[in-house]
Amino acid sequence: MTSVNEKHPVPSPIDDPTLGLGSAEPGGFPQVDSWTLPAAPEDDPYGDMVANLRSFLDHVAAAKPDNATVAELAGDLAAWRARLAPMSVSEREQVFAHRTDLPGRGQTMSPNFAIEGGDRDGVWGTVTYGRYYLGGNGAVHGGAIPLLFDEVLGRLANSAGRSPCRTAYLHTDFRAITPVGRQLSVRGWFVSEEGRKRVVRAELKDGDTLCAEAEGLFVALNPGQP
Ligand SMILES: CCCCCCCCCC(=O)SCCNC(=O)CCNC(=O)[C@H](O)C(C)(C)COP(=O)(O)OP(=O)(O)OC[C@H]1O[C@@H](n2cnc3c(N)ncnc32)[C@H](O)[C@@H]1OP(=O)(O)O
Repeated sequence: MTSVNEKHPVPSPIDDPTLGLGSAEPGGFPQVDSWTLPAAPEDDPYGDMVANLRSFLDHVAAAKPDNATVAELAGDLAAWRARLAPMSVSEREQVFAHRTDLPGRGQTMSPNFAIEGGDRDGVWGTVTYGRYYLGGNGAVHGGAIPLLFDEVLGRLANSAGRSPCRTAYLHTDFRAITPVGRQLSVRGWFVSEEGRKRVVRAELKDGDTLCAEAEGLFVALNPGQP
C-alpha cells in the first residue's frame, strides 16, 4: 500500500538555504518598541490566514475523521504545499512570526500570547491553549509551557530598544495542571540587568492558581554572533 508520504513526499526542511543562520544580523528577531498593537487593518488576509491555521490545528487535534476525509485533507495539504513552495523567501523577508502588529506575531508555533499591556520592566496578557497543545487528561503538554515562557520573556528581554539577546537558560517549575481551553493570565518581568545578562521571570495563572513559573537568563549578543 502506498503511504501518504510516498504519494505526496514532503521535502526535508533541514537544507533550507533561505535561513539566516550565520548571518551578520544578530538575533534576527523583529524588535518590539511598543506593547500596544496598532488598530487591526480593515482587510488583513495574513492575519485571517494565521487565525484560521491556529483554529485548523485545534480541529485536527480534536477530530476523529473517517479515512475518506483524511485522504481528501492530505491531498489538499499537498496541493497547498506545492503552491507555496516556489514562494519561499529569505528569513529576513518572511512574514510568518515577523508581524509584530498581529496577536501572536502572526505565527502558530508558540501559543497565542495576547498582550494586554507592558512597559520597559514587564509585560502582561492572556493565553488560551487550544486542543492542539493537549498533553493528556485535559492538561497542556509540558513542552508547550516553556514555549510560551520563551515567547513572552524573549519578547520582553528584546524590548524597549535593548540590543538583541538569546535565551541562555529557561528554568520552568510546573506547580499545577495547566488546563486546555481556559483563558489564563501571563505576566513577565525583569529581575536584573547587568552587562550582557538579563534575568527575567514569568508566571502563568488560572485565576488564583499558579500553574507554572519560570526564570530565564537572556544574554545580549556580541557583534557578529548569530
Ligand atoms: C520580537 C522578538 C520575539 C522574540 C521571541 C522569541 C525569543 C526566542 C529567544 C530564543 O529562544 S533564542 C534560541 C535559544 N537560545 C539559543 O539558541 C542560545 C544558544 N547559546 C548561545 O548562543 C550562547 O551560549 C549565548 C549567546 C547564550 C552565550 O554565549 P556567549 O559566548 O556569548 O557568552 P558567555 O558564555 O561568555 O556568557 C556570558 C555571561 O552569561 C553567563 N551565562 C551564559 N550562559 C549561561 C547559562 N546557561 N547559565 C548561567 N550563566 C550563563 C556566563 O557565565 C557569562 O557570565 P559572566 O559575564 O558573569 O562571566
